[in-house]
Amino acid sequence: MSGKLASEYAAWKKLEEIHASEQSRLVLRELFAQDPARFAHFSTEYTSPSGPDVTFLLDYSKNLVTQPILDTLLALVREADVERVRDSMFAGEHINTSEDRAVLHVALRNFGDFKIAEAGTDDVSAVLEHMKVFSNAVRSGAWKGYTGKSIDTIVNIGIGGSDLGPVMVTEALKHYSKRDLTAHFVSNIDGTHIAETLKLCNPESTLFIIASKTFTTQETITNAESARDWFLASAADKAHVAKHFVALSTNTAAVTSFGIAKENMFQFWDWVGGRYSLWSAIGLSIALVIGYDNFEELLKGAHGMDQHFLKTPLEKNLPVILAILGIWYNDFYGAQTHALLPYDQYLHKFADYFQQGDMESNGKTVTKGGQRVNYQTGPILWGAAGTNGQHSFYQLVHQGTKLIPADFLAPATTHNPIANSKHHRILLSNFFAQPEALAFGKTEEEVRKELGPGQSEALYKSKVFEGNKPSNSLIFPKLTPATLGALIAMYEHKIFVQGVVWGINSFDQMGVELGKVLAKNILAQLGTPEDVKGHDSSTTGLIHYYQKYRQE
Ligand SMILES: O=P(O)(O)OC[C@H]1O[C@H](O)[C@@H](O)[C@@H](O)[C@@H]1O
Repeated sequence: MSGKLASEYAAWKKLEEIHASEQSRLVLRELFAQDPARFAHFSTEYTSPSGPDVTFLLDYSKNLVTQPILDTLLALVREADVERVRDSMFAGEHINTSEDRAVLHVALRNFGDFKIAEAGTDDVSAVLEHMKVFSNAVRSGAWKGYTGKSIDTIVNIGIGGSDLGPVMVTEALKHYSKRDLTAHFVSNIDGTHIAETLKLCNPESTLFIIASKTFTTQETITNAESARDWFLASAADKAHVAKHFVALSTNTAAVTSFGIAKENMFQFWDWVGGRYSLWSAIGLSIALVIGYDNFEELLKGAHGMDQHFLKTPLEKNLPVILAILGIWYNDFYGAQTHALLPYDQYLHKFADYFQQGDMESNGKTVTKGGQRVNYQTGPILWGAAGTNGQHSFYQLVHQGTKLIPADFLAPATTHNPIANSKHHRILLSNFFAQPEALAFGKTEEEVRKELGPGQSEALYKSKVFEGNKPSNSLIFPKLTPATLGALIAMYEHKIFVQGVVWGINSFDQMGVELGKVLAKNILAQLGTPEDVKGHDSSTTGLIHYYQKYRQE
C-alpha cells in the first residue's frame, strides 16, 4: 500500500489518456484482423508448479486491449506496490489493518512449504489430521449416533463464508461424493430453511456441523439451537449431543457453552477471513462429502496457484492479468458489473460464491488510509451456469445498453459423457459461440445479406449485434478437486490485486456488521406498537402493519 489514491498514480493518468484517445480504435474485429497471432499473444497456459497436475488455458485475446495498454496496466500494478503487499500477505504481516490481523488463507494450504511467523500457522496440520480422522470415521460408519446407528445425513449450519464455500465446492465436486451420505446446508434465519431440512433428517443418524468463525452470528446460533431442540426431542439425554453436534470455530468458550464437547470442535484462527475459509475447518463438510484425500487435493491445487501468484512475473501472472483487465473496464470504461459464466452444471454455485468473495472484499469506499476514493472499486459480480443464462439474461448482454465483461469457464471433458458426449459437445459449442458472438457481433450489412431485401428497416436494425463485448475464456481438461482449488485461488488473488491497486482493505466487512446491529435493535421493539421508537415513518409504518399479524 502506497497511501495514495489509485487515481494519483502516473499510470492511472496515462490510462485515462489512452482510453480517451484510443477507445474508438479498440474494436475487436479490427484488432484480430491486424494481428493474426492475437490469440497466441494474449493467451497463456497454466501448469501447476507443484502438487497434483493442474493445467488450463486462459484466453484473454477477446479484450479491448493492446500490448501498450496491458503494459500500462502492469505499470499501475507496480506503482501500487502489489508485489510487496503480496509478499507481506504471504509473510503474515497484518495487512488487514482495520482489524489488525494477518490474512493467511494461503497458510491453510501451505503444507509446510514456506515459513510464516503467525501464531496458529503451526497448528494447521494438526487440525487437518483431526478433520481426516473424523471424516474417515463418519464415512466408514465407525462413528455411531446415540442409538448405535451410523451417520447417513450431515447438516452444515452456517452463513456467509461459513456456508457458501462448502455449498459451492460440494456441488462442484459432487462427482466425487459418497452417495449414501446426504449433505444439507442451512443458512437462512427464516425458520423454513431449518424446518424443511429437518423433515428430511432422522435424529439417530444425522450429524450437525455448526460452522461459525465467531460463534455469535445470530442466524447460525438460532438455527443451531433449534436443531439441538429438535434433536433432544428424540434423544432426550443432553449427553447424546456430543455424538451428533460438532463445531467449526475460532471461539472455544462459546462452543463449549453451547454444549459441544471440546474434542468435537475443529479450530481455526482469526487470520482466516470468513469468505476465505473453505480451506480451513470450515471445509469439514467438504471432507465428509468428497473424502479427506480429495479435500487435500483441493488444497494442493490452490497451493499450486499460490506459488504461481507468488513467483510468476506479472505479465504472465494469471490473477494479475484478470485483475488488470477488470480494472480497465471497471475504472476506465465505467462497467458496473462482471459476469462469471461457467459452462458446467457442477459449477452452478460458482458465481454465488464469488459474489461474497468479491463484493464483500472490494465493496469499499475508503482507502486503508481513510480517504474517500474518487473512482470505482469492486464490481457487482453475478452469473449463472451456461446454457441456462443464455435463455435468460444474455439478451441484455448481447444487445442491451450496458457493457458487461464476462469470464466463460468450461471443462474440455465431462464426468458425465452420456449419449457419447453429445450433451457435452453441444454445451461446448455454446461455450465457444457466445464469446465469439459477443466479440464480433453481426453488422447491418451481414443482417441485410442474411435476410435479403424487402424487410422492414426496423427488422434489419433489431437483428444487428454491435459486438465488441469483451470476455475471457478459460478451459480446463476436467473439473477435478485440484483444478477447482486452483481456480478458486486464482480468483481470490485477482480480488487481492484489485484491492491493493484501489488502496482499500479487502479483508474487513464493516458494512455487513452494521446490518447485524440494526436488526438487533428492531428485534427488541417488535412486541407492541408502543415499543417502536426512533424510526422514520416508513419503518414505523411497516412494523406497525406487521404487529397486526404477529405470531407467537
Ligand atoms: O462464520 P461467522 O462468524 O458465523 O460469520 C458468517 C459471516 O458473517 C458476516 O456476514 C460476515 O462477517 C461474513 O464475512 C461471514 O462469513
